[in-house]
Amino acid sequence: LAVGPVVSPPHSVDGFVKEFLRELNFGTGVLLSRATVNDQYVALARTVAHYLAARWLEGGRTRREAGVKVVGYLSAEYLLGRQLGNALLATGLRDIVEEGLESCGINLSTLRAQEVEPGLGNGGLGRLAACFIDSLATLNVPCIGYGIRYEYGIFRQTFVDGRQVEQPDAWLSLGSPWEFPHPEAAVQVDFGGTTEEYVDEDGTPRRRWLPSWNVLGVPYNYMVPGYHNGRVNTLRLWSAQATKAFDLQIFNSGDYAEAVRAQTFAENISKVLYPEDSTPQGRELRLQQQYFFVACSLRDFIERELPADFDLHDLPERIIFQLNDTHPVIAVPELMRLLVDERKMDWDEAWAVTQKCFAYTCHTLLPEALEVWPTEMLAKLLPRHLEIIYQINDGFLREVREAFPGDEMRARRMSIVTDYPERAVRMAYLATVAGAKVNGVAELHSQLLRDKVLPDFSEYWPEKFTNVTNGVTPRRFIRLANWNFTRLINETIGTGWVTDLDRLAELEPYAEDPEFRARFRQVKAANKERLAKLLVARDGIVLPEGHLLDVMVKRLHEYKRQSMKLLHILSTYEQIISGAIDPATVTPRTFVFGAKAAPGYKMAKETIFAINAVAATLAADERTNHLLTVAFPANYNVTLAEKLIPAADLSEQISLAGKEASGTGNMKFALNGALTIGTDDGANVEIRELVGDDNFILFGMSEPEVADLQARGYNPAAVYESNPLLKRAIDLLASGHFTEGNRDAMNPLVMDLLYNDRFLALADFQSYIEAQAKVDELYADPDAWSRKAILNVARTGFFSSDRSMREYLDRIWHAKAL
Ligand SMILES: CCc1ccc([C@H](C)CC(=O)N[C@@H]2O[C@H](CO)[C@@H](O)[C@H](O)[C@H]2O)cc1
Repeated sequence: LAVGPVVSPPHSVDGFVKEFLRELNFGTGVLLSRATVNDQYVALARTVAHYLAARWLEGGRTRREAGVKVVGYLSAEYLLGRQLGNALLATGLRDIVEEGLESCGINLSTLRAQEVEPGLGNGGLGRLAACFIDSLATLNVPCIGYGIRYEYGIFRQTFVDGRQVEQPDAWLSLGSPWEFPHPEAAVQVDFGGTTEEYVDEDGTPRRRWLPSWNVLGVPYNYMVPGYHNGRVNTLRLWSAQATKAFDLQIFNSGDYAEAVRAQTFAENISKVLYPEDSTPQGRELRLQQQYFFVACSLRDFIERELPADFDLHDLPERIIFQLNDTHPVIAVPELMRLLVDERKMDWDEAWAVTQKCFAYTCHTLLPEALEVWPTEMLAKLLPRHLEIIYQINDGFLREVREAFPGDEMRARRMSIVTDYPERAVRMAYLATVAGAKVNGVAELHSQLLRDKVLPDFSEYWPEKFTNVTNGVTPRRFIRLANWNFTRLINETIGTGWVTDLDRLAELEPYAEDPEFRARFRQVKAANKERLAKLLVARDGIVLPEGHLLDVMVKRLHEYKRQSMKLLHILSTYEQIISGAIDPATVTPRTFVFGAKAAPGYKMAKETIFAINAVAATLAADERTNHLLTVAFPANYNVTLAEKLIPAADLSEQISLAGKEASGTGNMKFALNGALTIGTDDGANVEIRELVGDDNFILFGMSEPEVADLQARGYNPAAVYESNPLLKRAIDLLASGHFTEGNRDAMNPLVMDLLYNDRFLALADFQSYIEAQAKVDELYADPDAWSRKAILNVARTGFFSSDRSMREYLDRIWHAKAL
């Protein structure tokens, strides 16, 4: 039977309706008349997937046949957001589907609201991975994203008495119509055991691993559609299952729990995402997760994407694996094990291949976020990999000693294996030694990587270090999230910007056009109204009209300084209630927070409690609640970001200089016409350089000034004593005013600010509130404000993740579009 190419269903209302009803009846197995909203949503998702599947399958075939170089993106996190809207956008099916559903008496936006977003990430790193794979598909670059199909994603955040309470994220409970499981392609992953020397059939002494237990990795494929280009790449997420799910003998012996113990034990590996986004807990299960998805991915690519007779010496011509931070770095010894132990390749040849197959992106500057794994744990879980890491390190240190004879301190500093505070493997060092390239995610970050985090390595391999400033996908974060603005841009400069964001520059002249500025303000007002409707329905939060929307949304972390934002609010409030300032001179503001704290991060949770306590008090205070409102919708995620960002006037990017690697929220706000108040940190520096000092509200110490102050010694209590405004704000916080008179409730936060303040919030406070006064001044002239906001949009096309991908392709991956 000559089977031709797979064809997608007809792009017509009738064609769609036929496909949808067939899926509803035969796929979901319900009648239209009895279908629940979830039934309708699942059937719709499946139907849209059919339209994509044709290109997906054909794309996979051509990719394999063409033998082109593929980008393998290895990431422990993907913060994808809802899929339906993006799939409708990519396929151009939106209007057909809306009309088709209408004819069935179904409302498309009702079904879109039914989708649970896959929260398979913590924050910046996970969302960046999602933006990157979207851009690679839109740029027609063959890419496979590899990761973990966590059964439970990032926890659902609720507030109880103002305190964060985590709920499990059972995102799969209502079905998962976007995934395609392939149990037949399961991969066995080994763990534990020992290693031994042996002599193989041709008399060569070799080492081998004798693992003691194993699990199965089952791949679930997700489609990653390109925008209007017919390309559909693959995101392959691995789920752990027991090799031997059920032990009947044990069951028959009546020990039912024991009979399924292997199953539960195995499943634990992909059970839940670790909710930390900066301080690794060093749990063995986390290492199991990392090795699990890496081992599945490498074997999957080598055995299923390459011809059976492929010579692995040529592997670098077919794949480049990007290591998304240190989380997948165990892939380096795993590839060496596959090449040397299984494929009997010579060590040096295998090492040469390995060094061409990996590149490493670092996403942090916090020393505590750089993962190190105790050799004791590695010896227990991955004994052969530890041996290989030692051998890699020996070879590397031999080189270093030759290059710097007698400089034993340098060799000790650069060793992948450290003995202090315990014997452990520094994964960032392993990634740097093995990677063809090492990059930071913003100019300042990459410079600090060279100068402060990996100075010995950048001195030894200057050409290995580079920078690729982050970006965001304009499809989701402008075209999809901000339809009101999209329409205005399309009417003004056409639609080309969606895949060529530099074209936003064509908006520059319209910043001088009063009529365009007025329409821009209408767009912002409409987005605020839409947000207000959502927040009252979602959280019972009432957004006052006509307020400056001052938005700070990101993970809760002390270096991001949500506490300093709170001090600004407290200071303004204190001055009003104390009569220090005339309320009539105050710019009415609503401060919107969105932030999850890692469950074990105490000070972050104290800050959330403080923000909610202040919010409640301000809401009840007749003297101020028409002027100052604090809104803290719970469970900040991609879906809420899509509604919040287009409505914002002011974007808070106030981290301590030298701490935020890049930030990507900052880019999304600028591209949606918000002004940024920020420090010279991460990508803020590049945003300010592009939009111009007049259109960016800069404040605070620069990174060198921070380093200088820390070197000189910093005493936050002295700053508190010397700044009356700051003193009154902190005293009010400590007074019990926000906690029914309970003066102890705020102690942890107040004491930390006064006697620790690791991220210098008090030191930057004065500069910050002066900058905020400038914001009030600027906002007093809405037309001037709009002009600056429009210039921000026109000048930030650079921050497209398409541009980031082009840089990776040219300077790191040396791969190209099909
Ligand atoms: C092991 C615990 C852990 C988990 C996640 C991470 C991530 C690297 C943290 C993260 O998301 N970093 C953010 O990455 C973004 C994308 O590059 C940057 O824009 C942010 O500045 C950076 O904080 C570190 C440590």
